[in-house]
Amino acid sequence: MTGLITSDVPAADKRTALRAGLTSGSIVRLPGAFNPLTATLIEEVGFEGVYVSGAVVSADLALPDIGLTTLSEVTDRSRQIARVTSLPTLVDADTGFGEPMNAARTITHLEEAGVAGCHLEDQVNPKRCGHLDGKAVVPAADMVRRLGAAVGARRDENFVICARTDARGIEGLDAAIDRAKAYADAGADMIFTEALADEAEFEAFRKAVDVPLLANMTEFGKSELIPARRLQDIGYNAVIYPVTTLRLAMFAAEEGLRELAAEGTQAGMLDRMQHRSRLYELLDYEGYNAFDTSLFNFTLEGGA
Ligand SMILES: C[C@](O)(C(=O)O)[C@H](CC(=O)O)C(=O)O
Ligand SMILES: [Mg+2]
Repeated sequence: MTGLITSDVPAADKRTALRAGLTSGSIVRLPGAFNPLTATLIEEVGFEGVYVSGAVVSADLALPDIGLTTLSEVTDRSRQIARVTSLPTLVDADTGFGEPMNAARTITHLEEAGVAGCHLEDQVNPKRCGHLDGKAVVPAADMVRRLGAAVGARRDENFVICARTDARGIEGLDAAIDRAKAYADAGADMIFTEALADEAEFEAFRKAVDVPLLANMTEFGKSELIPARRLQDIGYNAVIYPVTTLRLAMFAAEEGLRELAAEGTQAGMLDRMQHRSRLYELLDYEGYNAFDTSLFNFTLEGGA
């Protein structure tokens, strides 16, 4: 039953693939998956990785991104997403959910969940969305301890630990670069340069820091939206589009619901919907049918 129910690519191979991507010279693009089905779509369209966004896990629960979600909630969602895709999954682990010991536990749980890597940020608890004002960072030495605990807890050396610095919006670009260097020295495999303003700042980071760099191309935030090709030319190694699929889906859902309420029928919006046959194709109904026709005895006929 190759590829049914779960991906048949082992977690270890996904981690190796992510590491290889980060040193390939070609940028690793990771759109956020707001559910496992979206992860299958991300893979089919041809991206190199899947991202699990803290903002999206929160929004999915109708909560703001202010540190309310728990390690268990994030781990469960990450496991559900990672298991259905052959792509590496990178997870937003916020601050590591507490003190350094909690950050260590976070790594062990995410490793067990089959994800390829995660990022930990240097904000104080409770954290804020990185594109909001009023966030605060811990002293660099505290973040170095947080990272040290995380790196020490890793059992698969290929599990990618990315350090995010939120310092740009608080202490300025130079301080953010100094922090990034300290975090790389503490064992971070990659640096997430949060909320930089423009291309010049991405270039400055690239010049100053030796380890792989991750860009956050989130919409309606503090950063200019720079195309993947341009980020690659600057020398960035990975880019996330954390909330893009959720924003697209929610926009469409709101429009459709308003039309349904006003018109009393969906008849005028069928061409803006994923067709039943396309959903079945994504879910691989045919594959399940072939696997066990005696157990799965439904047919694909009868749809509109
Ligand atoms: C990347 C991020 O941490 C996330 O949770 O997806 C958010 C994204 C966003 O709120 O747009 C962040 O940048 O803080
Ligand atoms: Mg986040």
